[in-house]
Amino acid sequence: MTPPILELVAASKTFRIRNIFGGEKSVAALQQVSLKLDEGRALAIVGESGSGKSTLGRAATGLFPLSSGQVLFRGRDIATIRGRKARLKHRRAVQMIFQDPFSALNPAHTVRHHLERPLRLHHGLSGVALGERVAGIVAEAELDPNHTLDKYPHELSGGQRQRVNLARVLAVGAELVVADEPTSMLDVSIRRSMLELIARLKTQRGLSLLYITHDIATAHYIAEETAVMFGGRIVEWGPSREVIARPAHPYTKVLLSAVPNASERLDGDSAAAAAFAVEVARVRGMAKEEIGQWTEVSPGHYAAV
Ligand SMILES: Nc1ncnc2c1ncn2[C@@H]1O[C@H](COP(=O)(O)OP(=O)(O)OP(=O)(O)O)[C@@H](O)[C@H]1O
Repeated sequence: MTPPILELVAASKTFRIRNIFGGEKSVAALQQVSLKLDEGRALAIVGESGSGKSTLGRAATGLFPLSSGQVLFRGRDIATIRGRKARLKHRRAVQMIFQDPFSALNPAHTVRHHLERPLRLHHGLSGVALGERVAGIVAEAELDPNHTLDKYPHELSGGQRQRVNLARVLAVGAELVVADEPTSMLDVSIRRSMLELIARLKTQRGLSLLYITHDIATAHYIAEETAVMFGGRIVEWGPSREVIARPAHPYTKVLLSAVPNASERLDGDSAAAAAFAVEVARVRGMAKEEIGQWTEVSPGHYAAV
């Protein structure tokens, strides 16, 4: 049987933070998280700010060592990947897209450079073949080559920059993409089209996606399945539409009920954010120290209740 493209086995990460008086505090950002993602599928990781979503995403790419547990890529523990060649191969196969579309682009280089470089280095392309591949990738990312290829990142809109990031990920030859809030810094008017583009690329390219978002209500645009994070743990998991329609964990219910406007961030100053904070505090008060018993509430839909 083919192993999942990504598997986390009881993954935990504790950060130690030093305060200005020299004291130390531990933050358990990820606690015993286990999950599986099959090739060509997408899993949304949803939760409020600070619930551990980004830590999970970064752990999945191997950006830092875990405190305990394992991350397996195609069945292999990524902590055991040795040698420059093997490490580079893994780094190419697993790519991140960040919230800030500027962060992964080099301001000193044009879009053409960003796309040609990986195609030259990793795929050995040059000349006509290189030009054709760049044109193909630009078209896939729905960018107008005449108005983007010779531009620098600062000359593009936020939406165009995020499309360039997507195109770069395609040029590198990613197999698993960890997209960390890829639309939250974009104009509300273009978020939907960006999500649709990611969903389309996933289908056409057979990409596997870990889609990190605070926005539980729109996770189903991209992800067949949704996992809900609360306090560094996964508390509910199932088919995205099922989790939205029949949330079982108290935290998932709060997350859904407190989002009248699905595109709103829950850590802002709005009335919805304030209401959410009150409700979350209530749930947190109810939450037991230890995670509840995992229950299959409907086929394939599990909750720690
Ligand atoms: N490098 C780090 N050093 C210390 N603490 C960290 C680090 N990264 C994350 N944390 C802490 O771990 C917890 C989880 O953070 P994380 O960024 O994973 O949450 P998140 O759900 O992605 O939130 P956001 O949506 O705000 O990014 C937080 O308490 C955060 O302060």
